[in-house]
Amino acid sequence: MNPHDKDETYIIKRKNIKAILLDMIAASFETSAVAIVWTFSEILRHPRVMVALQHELETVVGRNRLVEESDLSKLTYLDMVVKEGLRLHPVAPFLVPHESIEDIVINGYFIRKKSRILVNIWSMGRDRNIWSENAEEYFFPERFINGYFFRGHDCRLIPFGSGRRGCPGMHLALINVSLILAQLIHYFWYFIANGYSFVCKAKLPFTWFSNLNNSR
Ligand code: HEM
Repeated sequence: MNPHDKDETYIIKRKNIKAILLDMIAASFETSAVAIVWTFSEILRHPRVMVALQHELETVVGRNRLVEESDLSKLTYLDMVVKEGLRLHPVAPFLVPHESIEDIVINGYFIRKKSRILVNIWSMGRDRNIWSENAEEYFFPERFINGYFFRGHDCRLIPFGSGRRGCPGMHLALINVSLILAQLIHYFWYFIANGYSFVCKAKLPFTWFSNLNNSR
């Protein structure tokens, strides 16, 4: 598009590009970081899950190299852990506000055209009728053992929204979140000592860790 062409109705100017870039930065950094922090803290609180993850990583990746993006498709337990993290701790608990484009009745509820719609996915993720009695507060990745994908017509778990305005960064986000968690768990041992202090020890004897302080 030519910004000097008066006949062009829609032109992308410098300020539009800046806005798009800001949108991308705001929508990507904090969201992925929050997902990693919540999931990681659940792994810490559940040593059983940490051991299972470490076992998977050592079986699939081994101890002689770093985890790579190409390993992710084989790390099925990690995939379940990420889903369980997003189920209990969705980064956008009400998604982003939407607006209804026409009058509609859903489950007997009348929703007027141009209403502001907030979808409470925090509550959906803890619904006992969907996720069983242990839905609330219980971190149990195995509930996803039969596979589940975030998109499609199954809307039980929609941490990235759904439909046309769903998150366009979903695939990048899943790669980043999974890879960072995998690397953290693969390289280090973590545990809570004395009920409150966080201990982290290097697990793999890689030379590139020699300049790291082993425990904190
Ligand atoms: C774990 C990480 C992430 C989560 C949980 C997440 C979640 C979401 C959610 C819930 C929405 C609103 C969808 C809706 O209301 O239907 C959204 C929108 C959006 N996300 Fe993400 N997101 C993540 C990472 C990213 C990344 C990495 C990018 C870009 C690189 C990104 C870019 C965007 C953009 C541009 C929108 C607005 C889309 C629109 O309005 O049409 N997100 N995201």
